[in-house]
Amino acid sequence: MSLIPGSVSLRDVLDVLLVAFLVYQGYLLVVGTRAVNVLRGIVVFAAVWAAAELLGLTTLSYLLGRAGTVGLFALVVLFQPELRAALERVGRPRGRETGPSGAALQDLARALERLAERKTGALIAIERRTPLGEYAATGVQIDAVISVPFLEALFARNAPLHDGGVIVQGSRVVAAGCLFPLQPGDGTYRRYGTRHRAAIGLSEVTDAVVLVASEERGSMRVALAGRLGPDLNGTELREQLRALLYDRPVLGDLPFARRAEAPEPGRAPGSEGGGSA
Ligand SMILES: Nc1ncnc2c1ncn2[C@@H]1O[C@H](COP(=O)(O)OP(=O)(O)OP(=O)(O)O)[C@@H](O)[C@H]1O
Repeated sequence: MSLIPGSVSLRDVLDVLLVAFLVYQGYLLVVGTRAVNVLRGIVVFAAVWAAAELLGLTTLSYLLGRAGTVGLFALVVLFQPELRAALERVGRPRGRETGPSGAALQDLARALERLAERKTGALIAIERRTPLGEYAATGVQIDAVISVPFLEALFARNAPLHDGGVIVQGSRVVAAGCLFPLQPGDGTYRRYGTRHRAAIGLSEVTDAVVLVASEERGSMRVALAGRLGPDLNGTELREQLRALLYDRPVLGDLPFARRAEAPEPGRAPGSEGGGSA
């Protein structure tokens, strides 16, 4: 059906709206990831290519055309983790997840607080909609109610499962000693050690809320959607967990998303890279 006979049809409008929607969703998927810089590079590359075409610079335009084809394949290889995360986000079920109960959440926060106070490193992933089974499989399966003493015992320095991350499903601890995917340590996060980068890495490829207690600094932080928040005190941690697990904010609403990019207090760049376990 034409709106103006012979010109724009309703189908055309729908077509343009759908393309705009897809472009916007694509932008949301890459914003905040290292792919943004590459995207800028691609835009510059395309602009130079278009200019070469317009000006009739045949050799340059031929070379850029060839490089573009090869570059497309290189991008798929280079950004395999980001592509995987993006597809996972697209296919993520929209229903409600069963998060930890109020009491379990209090215990999680209290345990992290106590571990941080004693400078015991800890890494805890709270499952939301994305199943964390494949990461749980890298560790030791357990099935225990969340409690402060249990979590403290798990991360105690000489405990057999203190290395790696713990996974929480609902109000239960389901695995410990798990290996999470490491954020590559580029860009904003190059100065962070592996515990923090494992938290960021897992939060990048899943929708898990990941808690970190730092052994070196005795600080507590939350990673979500590939970003690491700032140091939190106990009250802030509880508030943030409640907001993330019960109020369901979207990424743009995260209070810590931007503050996190500031350098860590009292830390020279590069000083966190090789901490101990
Ligand atoms: N891929 C991973 N998945 C889960 N845990 C990991 C992973 N890589 C490292 N860890 C944990 O992080 C510990 C090393 O932390 P490291 O000191 O390098 O990091 P950090 O971010 O500086 O943390 P901290 O501030 O606690 O020292 C390891 O002993 C292990 O427990």
